[in-house]
Amino acid sequence: MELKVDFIKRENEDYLLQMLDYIKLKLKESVDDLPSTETIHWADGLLLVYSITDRRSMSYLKRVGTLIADSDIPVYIVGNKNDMVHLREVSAEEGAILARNFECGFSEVAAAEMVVPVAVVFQELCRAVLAARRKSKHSLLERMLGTRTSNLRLYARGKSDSALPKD
Ligand SMILES: Nc1nc2c(ncn2[C@@H]2O[C@H](COP(=O)(O)OP(=O)(O)OP(=O)(O)O)[C@@H](O)[C@H]2O)c(=O)[nH]1
Repeated sequence: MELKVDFIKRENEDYLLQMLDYIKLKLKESVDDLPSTETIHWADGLLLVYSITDRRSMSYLKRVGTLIADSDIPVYIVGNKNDMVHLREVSAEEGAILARNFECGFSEVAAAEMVVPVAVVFQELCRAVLAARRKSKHSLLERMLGTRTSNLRLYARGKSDSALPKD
């Protein structure tokens, strides 16, 4: 009887360990998955965040970079956890070089410590998004409808309108 119980326990243990391996694999997959083209085109701007204590997160960002290299989507790069410099695996210079390649803003922050630098990052990205929109003259509505300004006939008050009766 004791043997049987032991056998069942072991069998369950194996099963649990297999499940754990499977969960780890799935988690790794989802962490390493690159964003879909659909997601990239949906976004108005991209905030690319890596951890200065995790080289893998920087490698991931570089792979994302190849995906968005041809798009003109506004980007901002953030190196997080700069309160943990003793565990640093990515230099600030490497982050800055990546930002230069993207021609975008870059800063290191400690999201867990100070909120203001994080707010500034979002502000900067919003600025870049607005500037890009002004440049391309695509409104958010147009992007949602999948239309372009050139296809829409907007009414603009002309000079001759002032000569017309008010009502
Ligand atoms: N020391 C430090 N820890 C941080 C900082 N930002 C986040 N963390 C910690 O990092 C861990 C992951 O943070 P999350 O908010 O879960 O971030 P996430 O992007 O979902 O991270 P992952 O779960 O690793 O993919 C948590 O334990 C946070 O407390 C930071 O600036 N400094």
